[in-house]
Amino acid sequence: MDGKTIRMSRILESGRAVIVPMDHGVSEGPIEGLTDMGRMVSLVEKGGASAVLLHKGVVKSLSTAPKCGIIVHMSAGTKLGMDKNRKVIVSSVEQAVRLGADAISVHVNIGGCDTEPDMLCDLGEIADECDATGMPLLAMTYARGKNAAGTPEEIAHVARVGGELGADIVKCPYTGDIRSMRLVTDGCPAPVVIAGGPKCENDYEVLKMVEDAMAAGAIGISLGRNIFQHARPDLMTAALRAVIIDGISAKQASSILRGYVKESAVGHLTVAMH
Ligand SMILES: CC(=O)[C@@H](O)[C@H](O)C[C@H](N)C(=O)O
Ligand SMILES: O=CC(=O)COP(=O)(O)O
Repeated sequence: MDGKTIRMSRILESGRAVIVPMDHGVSEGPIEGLTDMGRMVSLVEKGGASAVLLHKGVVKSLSTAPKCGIIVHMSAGTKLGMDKNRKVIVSSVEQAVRLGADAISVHVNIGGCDTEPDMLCDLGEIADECDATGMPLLAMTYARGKNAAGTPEEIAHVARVGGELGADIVKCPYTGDIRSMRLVTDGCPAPVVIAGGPKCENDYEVLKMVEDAMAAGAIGISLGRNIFQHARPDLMTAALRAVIIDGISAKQASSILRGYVKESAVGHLTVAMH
């Protein structure tokens, strides 16, 4: 077994991913849910997250080491910038190792940004460095920019780019239905996780989206706002985990959010099937 395989096992559970990204503070500022980062990390950990994804400064600021995996995000760009789709690299694999990272992530926007070639170049170089270091790499690949409409074909294309340039896991949005999502997972040489997008008022819709993504061959989620902006991030994480890892239906998992839960021996919340 090598270092990358060992680290990978720390961010996945049974080969599946319940990743909670909380890197939005750089692009968006201190948005709802991301003020007390230590509290949010412990809530999603309690709900059974397999990993949290954070910028280096947040990792440094934590007073308690997360028990779940840590993915250090290396890209930055802000909505206040000249081009909000431009991401630059703001850390290094070496720094991530110093911070105790189990994986790193890089965000690439493909679809008409002038600096797209630079972002592709960064992704390819960092993938090589990750291979040399035994560090798993998650690529967040988005079809964003003046040439991109976010169609399923574009999502499949940009996910493919992430896999071809060497990412170990590729993150992209859900395409909207199982058939078109299959194009993404079948067409990507790396396992795929889905992002969530803005907070949705209907929890069942989020759980159903994840159930369908799993049916389409995804290995899990990297879902941010629909978890950390939920009234109960711990229960939402537990419900998503039940769909992804325990394989229960979105409908059954909804019961977790209605309070049918118990504390499990391993410290996260599991479903009490009534
Ligand atoms: C706020 C968003 O639209 C998200 O999809 C972000 O782009 C996610 C991202 N990793 C970031 O904040 O940079
Ligand atoms: O880094 C951000 C993500 O991975 C996705 O976040 P979202 O809030 O689920 O879009």
